[in-house]
Amino acid sequence: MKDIATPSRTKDILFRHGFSFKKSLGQNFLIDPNILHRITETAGLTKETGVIEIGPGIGALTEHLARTAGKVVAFEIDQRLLPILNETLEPYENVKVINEDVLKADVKTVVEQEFAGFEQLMVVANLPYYVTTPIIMKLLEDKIPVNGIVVMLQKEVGDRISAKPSTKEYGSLSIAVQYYTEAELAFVVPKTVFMPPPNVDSAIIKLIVRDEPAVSVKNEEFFFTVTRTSFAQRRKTILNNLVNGLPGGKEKKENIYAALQKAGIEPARRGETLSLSEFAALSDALLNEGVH
Ligand SMILES: C[S@@+](CC[C@H](N)C(=O)[O-])C[C@H]1O[C@@H](n2cnc3c(N)ncnc32)[C@H](O)[C@@H]1O
Repeated sequence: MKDIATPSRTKDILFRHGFSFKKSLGQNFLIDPNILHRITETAGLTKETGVIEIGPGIGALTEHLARTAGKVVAFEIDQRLLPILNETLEPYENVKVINEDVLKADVKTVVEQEFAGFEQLMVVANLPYYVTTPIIMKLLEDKIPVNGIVVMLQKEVGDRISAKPSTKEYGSLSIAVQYYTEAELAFVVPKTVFMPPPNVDSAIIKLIVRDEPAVSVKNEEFFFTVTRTSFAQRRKTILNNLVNGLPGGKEKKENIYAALQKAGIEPARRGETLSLSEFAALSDALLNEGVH
């Protein structure tokens, strides 16, 4: 079967439907079957896998997903793409398109209704870059029961998500995502595989969702408050960031100092040097010292 994702076929489809790209919706469509093949391979799909796609566009990735997975449910915000998707995905009976903003959609209920009985559930997508982080955090924080997430995103965001401590990319996003998943930057993608080409470099990231979070903490919300606060000013010490950033921090400077000591963390260190387990020990120690 002829692929949608060739430059000439994509141009023809867009021209026939009088479609013009909306930059504000992050519309950069894939026009290289080779990359699509590598994405589905990275996701390790089988006919027992259910797939949630976010932003099918004209269906370039969707058809590769439909060929390799058991069922695909795709959320597309742009109503103008529906007649195109009707045409391009016509040969595939295992695809359902939902015309909704994925950030507003009740994804959990959709999963319950559409994927009962599937052994594995994956999110696979070429994400709209203006909402990359909110989409990934919604999937993780809402605890959508997926086994993994394989998505195209800005390389710079992929580097931050997969960063290790003591690197300039490591920050609260690395911690938030690595708390829930094992993150790996799978491969970098050239701008030439998109129509139109995006302004930034792209990459595919693979997130394997953990059965249990990477570390156990007494209070998840406070753990994330502590990590965000610790990176508020990267040049400052962890002690200064916590004193200036935590609610009531200035009055509780001594308790913060004691918590750092109890967690075995030198107060003069910078947030970017702390591992996930050190942040977990620190947030629990702060709670024990009455800082929260
Ligand atoms: C980067 S394009 C990917 C298109 C297609 N999957 C491909 O690879 O060629 C992103 C797609 O996400 C859609 N989109 C943008 N914001 C969205 C949102 N909040 N919810 C669902 N879809 C969205 C856009 O309309 C566009 O079709």
